Amino acid sequence: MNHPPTALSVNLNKVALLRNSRHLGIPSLERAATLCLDAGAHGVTVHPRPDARHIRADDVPLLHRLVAARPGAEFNIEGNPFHNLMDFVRVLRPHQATFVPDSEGQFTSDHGWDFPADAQRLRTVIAEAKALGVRVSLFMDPRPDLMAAARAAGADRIELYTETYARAWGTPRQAEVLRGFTAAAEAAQAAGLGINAGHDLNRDNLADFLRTVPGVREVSIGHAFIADALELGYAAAVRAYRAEIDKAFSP
Ligand SMILES: CC(=O)[C@@H](O)[C@H](O)COP(=O)(O)O
Ligand SMILES: NCC(=O)COP(=O)(O)O
Repeated sequence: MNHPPTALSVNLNKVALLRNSRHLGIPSLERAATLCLDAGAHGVTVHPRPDARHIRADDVPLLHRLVAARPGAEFNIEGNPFHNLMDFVRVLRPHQATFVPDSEGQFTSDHGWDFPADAQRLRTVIAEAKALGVRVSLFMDPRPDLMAAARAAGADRIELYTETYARAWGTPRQAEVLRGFTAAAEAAQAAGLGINAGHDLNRDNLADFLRTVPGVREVSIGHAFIADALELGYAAAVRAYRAEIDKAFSP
């Protein structure tokens, strides 16, 4: 699979949220993953929260098996390594684990890791995941001053938490906020970290982010993507988001 400069990983949390509202098993997570990958998504992301509000424990191995059967496609599992995430990492050895410092009942992810406070305990679980052959990404606020510490803890990549960008997009603060993300990305690159990005990215704001912030290897997009897929269908939504990625890298 020839990845573009930035891979699209579709987060299926919200398909699971709708599925859980009845005992009928629809909409199917497997169908969603299959249709998105068939249409050109480069991977699938899930965030099995401890309260199982959307992705449930038995969804994870099913989706992992489906994605692992696709040459070049990646399975990214997100969560707090000090809650339930490491059990999945140990058993499944996903392509990537994204460590997110969420509390158990948190409404949604809304902050990154704190350094130096989290460094020692993160170092241990990062080392365990990497020893299993799993790439580790740390969910981070766009703080240039924290990137060296994230690398020193052993992370392979960071995921820039992009909600502040999404809120600023289309306002007079957009350029200023993008400068902050660019500084954070440059600091991450200087530290030897790969760069992912996610949270509240959408079809409108994606291209501006990718054409400005350097080196983004993967975007994981769920809430807005699934909202678009309800209107367009999964395949057309994948094509629309890939078109936005391509637009960002077109002269
Ligand atoms: C870490 C992050 O920003 C998202 O990937 C997260 O998975 C969103 O979780 P919800 O879908 O539960 O809001
Ligand atoms: N890591 C971000 C993600 O997987 C999806 O976040 P969102 O697009 O649902 O906000």
